[in-house]
Amino acid sequence: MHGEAGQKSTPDSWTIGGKILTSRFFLGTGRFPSPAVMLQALQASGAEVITFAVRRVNLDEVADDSILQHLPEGTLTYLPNTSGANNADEAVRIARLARAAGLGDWIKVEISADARTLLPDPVETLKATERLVKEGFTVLPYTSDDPILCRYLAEAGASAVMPGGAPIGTGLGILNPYNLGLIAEQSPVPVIVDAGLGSAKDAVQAMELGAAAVLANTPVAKAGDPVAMAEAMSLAIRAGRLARLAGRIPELPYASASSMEAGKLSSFAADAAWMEAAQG
Ligand SMILES: CC(=O)[C@@H](O)[C@H](O)COP(=O)(O)O
Repeated sequence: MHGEAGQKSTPDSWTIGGKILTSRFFLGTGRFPSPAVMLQALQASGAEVITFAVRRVNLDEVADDSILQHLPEGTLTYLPNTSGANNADEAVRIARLARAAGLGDWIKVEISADARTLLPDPVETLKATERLVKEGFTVLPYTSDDPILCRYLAEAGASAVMPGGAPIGTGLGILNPYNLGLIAEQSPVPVIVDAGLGSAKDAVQAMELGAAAVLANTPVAKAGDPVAMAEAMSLAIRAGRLARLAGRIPELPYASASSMEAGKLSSFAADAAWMEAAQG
C-alpha cells in the first residue's frame, strides 16, 4: 500500500484521504488537567490523529496556541472540529478558517442540534459534508448512529463516518450496538466510533463490532489517571480489532460442554458436530 510521500504501510495499516495510519485511536485534546498530562496521554495512546475545537484555537498565532504549541512537530495529523457550529453555514465557515490558519484540510464536521444532548444535526451535517467535500476538504462527519444517514454521508464523499456511541462526555458506552454493527457492515468508508465511551470495554466493543477506529476524549482526559487510561484504551482498541479478525464463537442458547465424555466422539469430530449444531 502506498500513501503520501514517505509513508510506509504495515500489515494492519489503513488509510484515510490517502494518508496511511497505523494507530486506530484518535484522541481529543480537551478537558485534560494540564498540557503536560495531555502530552503524556498522547504518547501513551500512540494516537497519530488528534482533534481539537477550532473555536478554542488561537487562529492568529497557531504556533503559540495554548494546546497546539505543546504537540510534537510533524508527527501528528490534525483533525480540527467544528464544535460549537449550529448549522452547515457555521461549520463551513469554521472549516475555512482552520484551513486558512494552516491547520490542514482534514475537518471533523460537528454540528449540534440540541444543547442538552449535543446530538448531531443530521440534515445540517449532510449539507456541510457535501459543501466541504466540494471545497476539497477531507471530511469526517460526527453523526448519529443511523445506518441510512451514514450511507448518505459516504455517498456525499465523506472520507470516514464517525457515529456516536452515546452523547459526548456521558461515558455511557455504546447505546445501540445493533446500529453500529450495521453501519460497520455496510460502510464503504472507515467507521470511527466517536463520543460517549466510558472506558476500555467500550473501545473493545466498538472494534469487535467492526469499527476501523475509535475517537475518545473525555474518558481519557477525565479519568483518575489519564495517562494510564490512554494506554488502556489503546490496548483495548488493539484487542478488539484482533478479536474481530480472529472471529468470535457463535452465541448459543444452551450449554455446550467444552470437554466430551471419553469413548464418545473424538474431539475433532465433536468440534465438527458442535459447529454444525451452532450454525443450525
Ligand atoms: C473532542 C471531540 O471531538 C468530542 O467532541 C468527541 O466527540 C469526543 O467525545 P467524548 O469526549 O465523549 O470522548
